[in-house]
Amino acid sequence: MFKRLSITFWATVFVGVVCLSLVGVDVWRSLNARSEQLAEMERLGANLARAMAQQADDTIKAADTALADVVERIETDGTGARALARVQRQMQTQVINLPQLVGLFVYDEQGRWIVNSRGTPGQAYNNADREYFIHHRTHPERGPHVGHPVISRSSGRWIMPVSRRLNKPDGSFGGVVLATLDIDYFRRFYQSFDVGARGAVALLSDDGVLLLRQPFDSSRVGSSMRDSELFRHYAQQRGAARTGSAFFHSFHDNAVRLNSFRPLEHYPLFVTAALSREEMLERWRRDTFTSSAGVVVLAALLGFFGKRLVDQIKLRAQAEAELRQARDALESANRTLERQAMQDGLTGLANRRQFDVTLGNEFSRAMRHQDTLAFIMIDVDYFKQYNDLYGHSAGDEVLRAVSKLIRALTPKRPGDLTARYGGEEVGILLPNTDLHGAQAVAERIRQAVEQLQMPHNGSPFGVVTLSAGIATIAPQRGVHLAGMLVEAADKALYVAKSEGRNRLSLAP
Ligand SMILES: Nc1nc2c(ncn2[C@@H]2O[C@H](COP(=O)(O)OP(=O)(O)OP(=O)(O)O)[C@@H](O)[C@H]2O)c(=O)[nH]1
Repeated sequence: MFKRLSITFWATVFVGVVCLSLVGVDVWRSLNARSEQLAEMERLGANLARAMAQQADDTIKAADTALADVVERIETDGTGARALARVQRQMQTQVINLPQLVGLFVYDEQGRWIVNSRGTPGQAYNNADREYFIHHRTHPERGPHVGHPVISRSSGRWIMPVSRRLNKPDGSFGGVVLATLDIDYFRRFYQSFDVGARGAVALLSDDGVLLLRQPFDSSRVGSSMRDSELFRHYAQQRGAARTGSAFFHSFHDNAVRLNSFRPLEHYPLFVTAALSREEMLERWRRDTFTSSAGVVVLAALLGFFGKRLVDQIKLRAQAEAELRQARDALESANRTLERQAMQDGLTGLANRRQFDVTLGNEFSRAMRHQDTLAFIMIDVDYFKQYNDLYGHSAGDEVLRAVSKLIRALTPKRPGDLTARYGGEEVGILLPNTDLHGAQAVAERIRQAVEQLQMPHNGSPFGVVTLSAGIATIAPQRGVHLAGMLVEAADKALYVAKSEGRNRLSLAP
């Protein structure tokens, strides 16, 4: 089936397959590059989240350690003037050593400052209304409490309160020790990350309050994100699943971002690094566009030149077919010419030229094989009279009819040849035949012609008859020539004629 399809078809298929393969490979490569880009984005987000969580944990932990120290001293040494002076010095040192600390403060059970790291005994502020104060007053737990960011009453800066409860010796509420963390400290750290123009990082509490977001927007600090896709997802996770990443619509601008989230190890907070998918895929899009444009141009060029090539192949195939046709026609014409060159036009028998060639060949063969070669020379009787009586065309008809008969009755072995030897003479060459065999053939022909009963008023027989001279030879090199066989048959024919015609005569 495949053989029947033309080369043009296969060339078209080839060009098509190459073009499609080019496009296919490009699509496959670009989809791969996209997945690779997204995987890279996920790795980047996860690393950012890990660094942020670690930094937040370390920052709060250092402040909390200072708080635990102060709590321990006050609960041990009391709030006498000397004890407080010592605590104050200690707090001052801590604030100097820890850059994230804005200040350390101790409040009594009424919310009044007892002592602070700045050394200013201020009665001006009462923080009994602050969330962290109320929390410790109403919760007996001794652990640290991370509050929501507020603007400091003393410094006017955004701070994040981390606090611990002070107990009186009887275990009742004795006040609060507070460390205020500088929000700018976190911001500076977050600003050092490259999250792209549309990326964001954030620190949130486990109850869904936004503590800090970079890019910074003070109006959002302390706002609830409980309804965000990110928080709803995070709140449902437990254990190791709280570290992960997923695409969410942003709570702020509804853009789709890959959020890598991670909880802090020691505090009920978590961080998230949100990278914009659009931004991350921008470079991939540019690359894909460039390479696709290249591939399209390449495919178009290939298609264009492929079509030209196919056209050329088509033309060539056409030219080849035409050439083949012309060659066949030429060969057939040659065969006709050849046949005509070797054939007699009137009788359709071999002509004299072919007779001479065949006689030469068969004579040599007989000589080599020491065979006998027989030759019968046939001549129509009184043919001149026939022409004179019935006309030349009628004479031609007789020649045709006699020749047809002779051809039909001549043996058809290879090498046997019937030829128009002269005007109205026909010669029959019979290789490997003895005199007896040739005589039988000649007699059969003579009788058949006589029985045709073609009227011939110019002949004493009344019908067309013929005479034949028969000769055979077993040629020997250096003794015989091919012409001698013809000569002998001719002489025998002459004898047949002189003995009355319509008969055979054998050469001696
Ligand atoms: N119609 C026709 N006549 C031919 C052709 N070739 C030779 N002839 C004639 O054949 C005749 C041969 O005559 P001759 O050789 O004298 O002998 P004949 O009349 O046949 O008498 P015998 O052979 O002695 O019986 C001549 O008149 C030729 O013109 C031919 O192709 N067509």
